[in-house]
Amino acid sequence: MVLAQLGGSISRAIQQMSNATIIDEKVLNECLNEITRALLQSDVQFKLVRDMQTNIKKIVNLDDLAAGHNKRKIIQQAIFNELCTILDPGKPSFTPKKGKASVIMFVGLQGSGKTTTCTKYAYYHQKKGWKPALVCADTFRAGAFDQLKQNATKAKIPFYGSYTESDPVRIAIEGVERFKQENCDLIIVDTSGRHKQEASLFEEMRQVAEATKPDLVIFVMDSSIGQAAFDQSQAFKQSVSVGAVIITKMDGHAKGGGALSAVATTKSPVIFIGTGEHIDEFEVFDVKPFVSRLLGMLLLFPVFDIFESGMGDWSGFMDKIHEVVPMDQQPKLLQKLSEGNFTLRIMYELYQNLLKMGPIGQVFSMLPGYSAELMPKGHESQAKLKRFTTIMDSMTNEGKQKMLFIWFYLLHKLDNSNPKLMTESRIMRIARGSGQPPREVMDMLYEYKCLAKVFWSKMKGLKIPKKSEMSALYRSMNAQQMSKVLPQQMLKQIGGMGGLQGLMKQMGSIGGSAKDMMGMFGGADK
Ligand SMILES: Nc1nc2c(ncn2[C@@H]2O[C@H](COP(=O)(O)OP(=O)(O)OP(=O)(O)O)[C@@H](O)[C@H]2O)c(=O)[nH]1
Repeated sequence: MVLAQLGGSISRAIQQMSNATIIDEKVLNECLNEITRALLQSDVQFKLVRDMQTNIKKIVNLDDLAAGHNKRKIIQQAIFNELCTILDPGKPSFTPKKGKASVIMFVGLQGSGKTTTCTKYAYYHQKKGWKPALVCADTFRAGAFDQLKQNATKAKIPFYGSYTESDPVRIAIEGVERFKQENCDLIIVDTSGRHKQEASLFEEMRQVAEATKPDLVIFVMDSSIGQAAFDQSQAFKQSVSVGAVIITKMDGHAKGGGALSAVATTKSPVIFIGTGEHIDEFEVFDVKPFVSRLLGMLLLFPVFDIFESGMGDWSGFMDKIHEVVPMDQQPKLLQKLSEGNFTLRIMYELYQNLLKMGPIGQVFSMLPGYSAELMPKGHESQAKLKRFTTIMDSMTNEGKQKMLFIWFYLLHKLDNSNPKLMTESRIMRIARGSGQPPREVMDMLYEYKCLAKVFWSKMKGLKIPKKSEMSALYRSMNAQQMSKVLPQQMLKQIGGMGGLQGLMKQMGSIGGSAKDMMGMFGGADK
């Protein structure tokens, strides 16, 4: 996975720093130098790396941090924030509205994956009920129109192009006009790939933009772009008003740092990433979960991701719930969350579900876009999860509620600046009860705090899906998803994946659904 090596090097540097008995200026500098080296080796632009180092040093002023502050966490958080800042310019991109015609123009270097990505983008929206259409304004590359036509036909997306017309501006205007008349709400214009030196092609791109007045220009960038990233992306930015970035080929093994530099140059948010050649190997990009995964920081990524994907994308959220939480527990969990009850107990139950699903590495690998390389310390994560649940086991219900109160208090009133409130005796008691060192208890609470914070900002007031929506969810399950929620014993009984697929086919032909099947086995929510 792209950037995996960088993520690994940074997490190792943080880990080494954490192992030091005292965190002083020397230890911090060593850690930052290590991170700098890793970023430069991954092709991140020098200026960006230098700025990042300066910013972290500004934020983490060791002299000003009173004893009792968790310096390790503060440094880790500063590094995390800086990486997020590189990837997130802080302004959202234009968001098209369903039912209202928007023109989206794709630009990028030759071979960056524009044509493939145009179709992926159209297909992604089509699945969500949009009416997309594709216009091939690439008259430069022989075969470009054929490629787009082939992709579009496969995905049943209307397209427009010409074998004879050589003027891309004319094709773009005609295509956009036609699809506006046909009430398409997402008109995607694919353009020729170009290189910084090709002035005439840049002029042509500018003219296409001028003629079609796109609502959004998406810069498509290959993640293996390397050191050339800065100059190339700047050339595009200067010619057209780039509003968003899609990074392709994230499934490869490129160093990927160039992509970070290019994002910083265009000052536009990354909205999707391409994770393979296939039409559905395409993911919405969220900065925080991505950087968390990169650094292996939140070992509870799936849980965190549930909350991160929260309000904005209901279907994404449901998918995640679906993957992590057993089917019969889903309605109860959603009910609790919608009431604003993100308790330690809920966190506990989520952890237990994760543990039941097998080795953490495998659980993670089920998640879209996740690469096992990102979790080199899978066993450690598993062990940590177990320790956390043991700690929570040693709390009484009352204790869990009290803990909850204290943490919300800290979160909202004091912003975690008064460690005295989190009484030492309470932590010591829990540590003794669970047989874990007090630091482990603090870590667990920190994890909880992160989740609760995201929860409060995103999940409160969540609309619970109606029964009919839940049924639709069950119906939409495929055999692979179903195999994850069925008990292993049962899966064996029906002949493994092959048997399950056959059974689901049969159920489908008689109008049955995954929900009916769960009902048949006595496991579904009815
Ligand atoms: N592995 C992988 N391959 C990809 C991805 N996106 C695109 N590709 C491949 O990259 C190659 C180039 O993709 P195209 O879509 O033709 O690129 P383009 O930017 O339209 O090319 P030009 O029109 O010449 O500029 C093709 O072989 C694609 O299958 C991705 O996310 N992962």
